[in-house]
Amino acid sequence: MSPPLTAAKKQFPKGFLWGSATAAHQIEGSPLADGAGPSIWTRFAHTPGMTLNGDTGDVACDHYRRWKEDVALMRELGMQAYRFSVSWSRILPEGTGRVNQKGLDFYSRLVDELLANGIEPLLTLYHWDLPAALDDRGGWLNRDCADWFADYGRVLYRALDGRVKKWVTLNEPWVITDGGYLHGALAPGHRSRFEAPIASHNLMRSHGAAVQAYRAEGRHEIGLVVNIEPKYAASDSAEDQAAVRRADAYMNRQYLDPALLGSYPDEMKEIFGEAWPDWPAEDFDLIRQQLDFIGINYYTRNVTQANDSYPLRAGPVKQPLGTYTETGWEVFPQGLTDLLVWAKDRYGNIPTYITENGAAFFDPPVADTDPSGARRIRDPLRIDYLRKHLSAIHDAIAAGCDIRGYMVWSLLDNLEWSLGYSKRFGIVHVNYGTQERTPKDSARFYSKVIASNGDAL
Ligand SMILES: OC[C@H]1NNC[C@@H](O)[C@@H]1O
Ligand SMILES: [Ca+2]
Repeated sequence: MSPPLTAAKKQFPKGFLWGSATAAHQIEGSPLADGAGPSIWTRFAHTPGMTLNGDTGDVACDHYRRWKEDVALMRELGMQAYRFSVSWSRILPEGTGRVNQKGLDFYSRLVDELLANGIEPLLTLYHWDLPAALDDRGGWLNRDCADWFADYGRVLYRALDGRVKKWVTLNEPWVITDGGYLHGALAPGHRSRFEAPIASHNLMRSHGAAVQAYRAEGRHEIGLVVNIEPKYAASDSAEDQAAVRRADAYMNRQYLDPALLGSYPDEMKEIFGEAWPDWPAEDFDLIRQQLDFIGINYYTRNVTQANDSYPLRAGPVKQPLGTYTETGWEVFPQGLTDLLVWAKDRYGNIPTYITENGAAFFDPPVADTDPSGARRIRDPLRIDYLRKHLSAIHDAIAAGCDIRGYMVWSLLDNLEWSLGYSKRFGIVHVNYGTQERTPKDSARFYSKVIASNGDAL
């Protein structure tokens, strides 16, 4: 349980961990440098028509070369932590077998620089960039992926555990599956209701195998990061109630239930019908592993109604009085409080980090200068978004939720996958032409929140 909160202001618990989040393919660039192998995203983005404007991760924020200045920027902003991901194919260019020491060295240097600047690393093993060589062997559709993933994790545990004390196996298995295997908007771009359950189940088996490997090697903490989108019925009709249950099962319970409770929601069979296999019982002994924490990524909610969409037969209803971000997501802070209380009640108040939260708004494309001559990028909508969602977390903590930290998405404007560079989530602006970083007003706001442990809200 978190220590009691002072009612006075928005004081967060002592020791609350304030940081930011990024992901390898979205910021690093140099995807094939120093012996790295291609990933499914280098392949997908170079396939004509797959990304907006044909944008690729070839340069991105050039973080692979500017990592030292970016850590200095985190230090200047007063960050206490930094959540990042490792690109599997830098470590194992063919996905298994030979280790690429130069790839390992990049992350080892990054971790040392973070620690030297008093910033705690949170390392995500997999944030969507599967080695292309493994996709050629079936990728997440091949049950061997659990061994491939555990072997990859083991290489990193042996190299970094102790300097890294908070590990994450997967980022958002729902997005990987729904985007990469059902609807095809994300790499590897498959569209199959038969493949999606298999990929999803194998992702969770791989999660379990990586946690088991960590328990044999590691001496610190490991968890799973999921994106949760609370579903609210558009009406109290029986159809809409049933639609909400399916949507909630498909996006929210499909991952935490097997990981923490050892079984899938019943609605999965209803959703996928003949395409939902009868899984071997022993798979759940692998999937369900003791976790030290979970990470929740929150962006928005869905008001959900029954429709003839496939295979869910449920979909979102636009809210006429709602405020929407550039990615078309409703700004709904209450949804964060609601889902955190829901997760506490359903999964037994497991220590929880908000491992992503943020918004893409249209920011002024260039900085102006204030009377002091300081360059500014004014992003009041993002400040409002962050203020409201941090307050929503404070409410959840007051309701008894064991929330340990918050990683804003994102430190930098970066590659928003198939949407290319068109959506800016950063609290720091990136000029992709010059690679110049400019903290936005939201970064200055966030620095004050961190320094006051929430009081500045
Ligand atoms: O869409 C914003 C973010 N959502 N979670 C996963 C990240 O990779 C995305 O950029
Ligand atoms: Ca998402």
